[in-house]
Amino acid sequence: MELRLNNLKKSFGSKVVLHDCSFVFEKGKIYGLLGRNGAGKTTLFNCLSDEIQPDSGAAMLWDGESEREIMPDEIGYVFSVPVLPDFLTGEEFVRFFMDINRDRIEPGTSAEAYFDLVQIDQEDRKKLIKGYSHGMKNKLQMICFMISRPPVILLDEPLTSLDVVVALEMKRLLRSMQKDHVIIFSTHILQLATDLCDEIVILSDGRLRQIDHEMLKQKDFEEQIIELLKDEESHG
Ligand SMILES: Nc1ncnc2c1ncn2[C@@H]1O[C@H](COP(=O)(O)OP(=O)(O)OP(=O)(O)O)[C@@H](O)[C@H]1O
Repeated sequence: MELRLNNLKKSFGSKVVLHDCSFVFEKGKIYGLLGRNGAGKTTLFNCLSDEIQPDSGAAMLWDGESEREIMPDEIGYVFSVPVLPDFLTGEEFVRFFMDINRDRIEPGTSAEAYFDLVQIDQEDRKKLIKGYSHGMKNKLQMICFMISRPPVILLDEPLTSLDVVVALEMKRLLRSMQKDHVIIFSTHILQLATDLCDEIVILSDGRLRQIDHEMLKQKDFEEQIIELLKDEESHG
């Protein structure tokens, strides 16, 4: 399976944000999306997840035989600030989410098994989501994707505000899920991208380009990436 972006373009008024984004993301890989403030990372995610309409171009899903436009429910989007129903307990929410996705989950899978996987403890499962920390809300969103299993998972700056332990747990979770999904996450932290991601993709001048693996092996790769990111300023 591949997510194929074909000539995506998006402008706001006279500001061209996505110039001509074409790229192929493969299943089984975690992609780190790097770009400077205002480069258009969130705009790209919003176009993919149907939050906003691109001006032209399309996001397609290739299943190995044919290509078709991706449907909104095939994209899981983890917002930097998670959006969840505050008035339910974690357990109520997960049971509800399992119920509406009952045709997608393996029979016999329990809500407890999901909580165990993401390490939300017994006591917290019974608390209102309103009282959950940011990291716990992120974990709940990950449970949603384990249940609904969208082929593409987008994470907008997911780990930046998590403590070291939760960030490590989330990394472990992403690694355990990666083989069945295309996972793309945006980050400003170069170290995180090189540490967790299989590929690094740069968004600058409204275009996407993949960083060559050879470059990542070079001693001065950080400087090279910074130069590539700076390019936007000199051209844009
Ligand atoms: N709804 C909108 N209306 C007008 N301009 C917008 C809108 N959404 C985004 N923009 C502009 O598009 C550009 C890209 O913004 P976007 O939020 O996608 O960048 P980003 O790479 O996610 O930035 P950051 O890393 O700072 O979060 C910015 O100049 C922003 O002001």
